[in-house]
Amino acid sequence: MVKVVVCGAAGGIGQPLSLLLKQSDLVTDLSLYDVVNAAGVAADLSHINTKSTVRGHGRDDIDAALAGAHTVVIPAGVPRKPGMTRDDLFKINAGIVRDLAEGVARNCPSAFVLVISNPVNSTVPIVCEVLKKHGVFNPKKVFGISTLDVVRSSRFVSEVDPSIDPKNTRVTVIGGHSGVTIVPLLSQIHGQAFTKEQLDTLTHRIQYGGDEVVKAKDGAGSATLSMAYAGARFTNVILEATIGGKTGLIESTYVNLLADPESTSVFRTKTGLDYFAQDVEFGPEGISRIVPLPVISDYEQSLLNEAIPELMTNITKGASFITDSTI
Ligand SMILES: NC(=O)C1=CN([C@@H]2O[C@H](COP(=O)(O)OP(=O)(O)OC[C@H]3O[C@@H](n4cnc5c(N)ncnc54)[C@H](O)[C@@H]3O)[C@@H](O)[C@H]2O)C=CC1
Ligand SMILES: O=C([O-])CC(=O)C(=O)O
Repeated sequence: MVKVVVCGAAGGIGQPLSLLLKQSDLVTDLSLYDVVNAAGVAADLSHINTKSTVRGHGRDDIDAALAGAHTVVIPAGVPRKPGMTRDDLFKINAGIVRDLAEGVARNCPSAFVLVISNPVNSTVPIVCEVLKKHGVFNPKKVFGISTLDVVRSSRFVSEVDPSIDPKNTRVTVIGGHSGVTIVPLLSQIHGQAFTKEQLDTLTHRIQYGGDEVVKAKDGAGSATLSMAYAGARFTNVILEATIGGKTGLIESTYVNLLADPESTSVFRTKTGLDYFAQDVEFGPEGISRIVPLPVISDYEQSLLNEAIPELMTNITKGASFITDSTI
């Protein structure tokens, strides 16, 4: 059995993400959990003629939803409205993510946990601290999905240089998933040299791509369809590496750096950061290694210098939400 759970499955991301995951032949059981309308979404998707069995689980059914899961994807929580930062979502989403992580610890402690709910820079530390509290934390198995930054980067650079094929150009994006913490390494795109003006425009667009969508949706939420695409892409990498037997798969993702203590030790000592988005190589157990940072340009180093203090604040806020809690 390969059971994949989507928590928040009836939402703007949850529905198209579940649709895309229904298309995977690696999934045998698709479990849809939401506090509203999970049964309806499940009934609808269950008619699609692919391998997996689909079940919907409502508010009081979290344990059955998660029991025995291989992978849990979490797009549950509220999205931004114009004028809000991702950090403004912490108040509501921190508690939602904490409760779902408690459910993971109880029902599927060795599952891969893929976090979409914002603010990702803080919600990933929340999940890790909950799993630590229960003695079931494995840093090789918890991920913040920052794939949308990678997807946007490839698309946006192809708009500047039409000779770039966006589908086959993977841009490494390091740091985190909000504003200045998003650091695209455009110098790493093979054979590509952007002018300073192009770099400024591209970097700003990648860092604030989410705001572009929030503004265009004008109060009706944030990116859902592109996020579902990115979320399915990342989930499929996990499935291909852990059960599909594929090797050498690499994606940028926001992780706990202790997943690869050796390759990250210098960076951890230098920055004090425990979490960071970076290229990761996947294997049967999840993270097989964190790819060492390449030599970056001075331009990218100054972006990184700006990202580090903000990341530190976000990480401390998330981790202390659990460690300082008396509940
Ligand atoms: N990591 C990333 O790159 C991105 C993250 N996001 C984040 O994803 C989250 C979801 O966004 P949308 O799908 O647009 O929101 P949405 O409001 O359309 O859907 C959220 C769903 O979560 C459900 N939900 C709320 N509390 C729950 C709980 N305790 N348990 C299970 N389900 C619960 C709601 O009923 C709803 O169906 C937001 O926090 C948003 O900021 C959005 C885009 C990109
Ligand atoms: O901007 C938001 O709030 C949603 C998000 O994370 C993104 O689109 O990158």
